[in-house]
Amino acid sequence: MMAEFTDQLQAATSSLWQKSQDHPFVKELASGELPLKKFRFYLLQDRYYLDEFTKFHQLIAATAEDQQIADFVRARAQDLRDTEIKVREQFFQELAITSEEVLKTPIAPTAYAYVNHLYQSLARDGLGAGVAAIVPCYWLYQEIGKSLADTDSPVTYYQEWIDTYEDDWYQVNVAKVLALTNQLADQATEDERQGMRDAFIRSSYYELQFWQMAYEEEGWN
Ligand SMILES: Cc1ncc(C[n+]2csc(CCO)c2C)c(N)n1
Repeated sequence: MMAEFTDQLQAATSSLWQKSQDHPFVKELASGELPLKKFRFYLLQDRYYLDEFTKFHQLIAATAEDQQIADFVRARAQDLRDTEIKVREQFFQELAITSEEVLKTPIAPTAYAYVNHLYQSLARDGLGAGVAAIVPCYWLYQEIGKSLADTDSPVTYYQEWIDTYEDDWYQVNVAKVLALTNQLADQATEDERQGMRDAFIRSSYYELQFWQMAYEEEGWN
């Protein structure tokens, strides 16, 4: 049997993914050495990312002609609001991140570019590419969650972050997102499959850059 499309995607990005796993931001989350200031920076930028990521699900759903696909993607957007975004609201309270601080925080270049890339993938290369663009977000965090499963970060906030990606419901959703990606790849032309690969690789690159952005507290200077 031929390897599934998502296996090919994973093979194509293994070194980028390894660099995310090995990034000092991730390592120091686990060890507890990450300065809280950098974690706050990550949360503030990720708030923008998650908002847009949720809206992007709605846009994919509106684009999909297949009702089952539309319903599935809408359900993932609802999950996001019920889980990921809720957990973040809790973090914001715990770390005393006020709505004022949120408002005055400029979107950093990498967060901006990653979000633009999502919209661009869908607009230029279609539904398959739009879906392929969201996959690394689900899948890479699952992999990082797995590799940190035995970690007990001495910083409670960091351990709470790690725990977000170990939940069972989350594992089930990742499997469904991968199944959808393979389904779309099966129905796609070779050009469309190339668009899907490009979108996946670019998102994997931006996932890596997202850690770096937070680690260096990236600005526009
Ligand atoms: C830059 C960035 N990439 C991935 C995630 C993780 N994530 C965001 S939404 C979602 C799906 C369901 O929770 C997952 C796994 C993040 N937070 N920020």
